[in-house]
Amino acid sequence: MSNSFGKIFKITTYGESHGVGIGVIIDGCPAGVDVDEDLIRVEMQRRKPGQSKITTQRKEEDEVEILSGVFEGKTTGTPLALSIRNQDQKSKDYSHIKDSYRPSHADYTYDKKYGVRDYRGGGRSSARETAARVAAGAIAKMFLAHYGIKVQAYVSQVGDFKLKKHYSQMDLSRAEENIVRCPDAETAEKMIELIDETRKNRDTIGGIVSCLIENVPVGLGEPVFDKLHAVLGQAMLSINAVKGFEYGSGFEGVKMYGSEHNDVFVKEGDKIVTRTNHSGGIQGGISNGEDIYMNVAFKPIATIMNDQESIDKEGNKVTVSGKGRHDPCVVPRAVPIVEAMAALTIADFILRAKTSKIE
Ligand SMILES: Cc1cc2nc3c(=O)[nH]c(=O)nc-3n(C[C@H](O)[C@H](O)[C@H](O)COP(=O)(O)O)c2cc1C
Ligand SMILES: C=C(O[C@@H]1CC(C(=O)O)=C[C@@H](OP(=O)(O)O)[C@H]1O)C(=O)O
Repeated sequence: MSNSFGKIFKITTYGESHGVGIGVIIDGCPAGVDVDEDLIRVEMQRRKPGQSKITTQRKEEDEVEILSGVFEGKTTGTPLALSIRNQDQKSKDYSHIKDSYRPSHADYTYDKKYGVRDYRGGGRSSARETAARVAAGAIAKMFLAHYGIKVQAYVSQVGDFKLKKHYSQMDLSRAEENIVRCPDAETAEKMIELIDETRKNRDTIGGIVSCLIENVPVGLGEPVFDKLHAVLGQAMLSINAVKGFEYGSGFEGVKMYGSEHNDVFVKEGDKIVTRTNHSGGIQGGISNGEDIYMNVAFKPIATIMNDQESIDKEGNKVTVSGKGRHDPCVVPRAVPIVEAMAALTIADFILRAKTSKIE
């Protein structure tokens, strides 16, 4: 039963959306990482439900309690346990779908796989679980800070509204200045309007979160199987509601000729760099020192407030409609989740790289 991620810097999450709480065990984090609890709080606030009019209205403070693995502000090299209490479950919103299946949520597959289904709030399949990933991601970011590595995600598309600028033409930190987390204020406004309109129509809409990882050393990733982009892809595709992943030139690259697409090597001081970066910072599964960038596509989420046709456990036709609090569009809250999964992946590969050759 796989509830874990990572090989050396490893996380295991636990908990259900309407249970007592959720949390994460981090195993393999080296001793001596400076832990800033305020930074954990900032990350949790960026993901928490109820943060604006364009997210689910469930109210969770998502305070993280560190139960182990940190002493006097530093990791001890032993497992960290981070715990988050659930506070605002409204399980009766799910009573009507106890025995029926929401189209495109995980109700049917969980029921068939386990035969036991915690239908309250989606149970383990709820994106509530991602709060634990963000808490662990905050620790991974603090580990990466010791290496000067920075991870920054932002919303680049909602429905048809798409950022037209390249990441290097924008100040990505400005994404945190608006509730949709898009670094371009004008595009952000259009995105917010579209999400709000969609919510009023009792529907949902999808979008794209883009992510940039800077200052990655050369040499992270394995030449076969655990290629860096393959594991990043797994990390991103393991997030609820993700339907697509691309890095570097991605799907657009197929339109180019090799002569345009190849990243020519040049010497800059005593460093070897590339003139362009269609490779997205990874060649042959191994980081080449350039920026790693990727796009993660999120579907319009399953629970819509309008009536939908479905079936119950016995196969009878039923009508289901969402009740309670749901996200009309997940991308504003998915930004810190994408960052967390990217940070966890890179942290793991930094540790793995230490075993690749004699220094
Ligand atoms: C940040 C975030 C918030 C989400 N909020 C909701 C929600 O309010 N309602 C819902 O039906 N699905 C929501 N989802 C998506 C479901 O968790 C997801 O669709 C479900 O687990 C089925 O998995 P799949 O879509 O990956 O197949 C959310 C996903 C993310 C990443
Ligand atoms: C609770 C969170 O988001 C939830 C994700 C979610 C889903 O189906 O994924 C469904 C909703 O659950 P509930 O009906 O229990 O409020 C969201 O609010 C969270 O992100 O912390």
